Amino acid sequence: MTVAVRGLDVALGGRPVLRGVSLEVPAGSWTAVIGPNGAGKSTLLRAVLGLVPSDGEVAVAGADLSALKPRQRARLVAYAPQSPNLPVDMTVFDYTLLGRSPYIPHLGRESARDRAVVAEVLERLDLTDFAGRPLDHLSGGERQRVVLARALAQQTSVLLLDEPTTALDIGHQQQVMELVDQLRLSDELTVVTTIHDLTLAGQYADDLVLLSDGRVAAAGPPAEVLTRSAIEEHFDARVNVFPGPDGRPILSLERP
Ligand SMILES: Nc1ncnc2c1ncn2[C@@H]1O[C@H](COP(=O)(O)OP(=O)(O)OP(=O)(O)O)[C@@H](O)[C@H]1O
Repeated sequence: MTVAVRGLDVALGGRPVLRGVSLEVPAGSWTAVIGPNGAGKSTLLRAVLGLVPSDGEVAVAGADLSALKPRQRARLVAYAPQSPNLPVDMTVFDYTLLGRSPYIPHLGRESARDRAVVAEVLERLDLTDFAGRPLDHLSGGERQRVVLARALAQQTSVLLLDEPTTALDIGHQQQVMELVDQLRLSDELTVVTTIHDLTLAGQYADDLVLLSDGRVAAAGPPAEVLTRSAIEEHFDARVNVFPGPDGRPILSLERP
């Protein structure tokens, strides 16, 4: 399913946060939204979901998400927020099972299939051993994987991930990114993720969108967006950019 945003404006607290943002994410592709702190990346994901008021057009597979009922929307798009409010007493299994809510009838119970989907997602994210544990008995990285597990359990065609790897060690970063990539390829998932690790963004995404001060400053394949001059201009950072073995850019900080 294609995600299309055209001329999106968002104001929060009376201040413009997104200004004329447009992007198009073709079905089955992965776009990473990058940019400095406060650029508007999380707001963009929230606006796509219709969680913040906006002007402009947002369409997922041609549909306006804000016009859909939450249950219908949750069958189309899954969202893993950066810092969700977690019900601390809930177990990992039950929290992940919330991802199946759009498929469970009102006043009904989850089916054996719902439980099987949850068990499979937990297995793929290395969380099976934690299934019975309450959420406040987890480390930050374990909790982040559980938030992703809930989103994957929704089995939607579009996945919006807000900084899914910030708390993860390098092994779990690779595991999460590879898993999302596999799902993208096998199930034609459309993925939009915000991410601060620019090398990681460039390794996995088809396209990058660089947001700066609420506007799209650059967009396109990683090698076109991740240039030394763009990083200096928008992040105020001095970096060296090398082509990796597959031609995708690798960034390292330059010491003065
Ligand atoms: N409810 C709000 N009211 C007013 N301003 C807000 C509100 N929420 C966010 N902002 C502001 O909007 C801007 C964009 O915030 P957003 O969280 O989208 O940035 P971001 O690019 O995701 O940043 P980060 O990399 O730090 O996570 C920031 O300047 C932030 O202070």
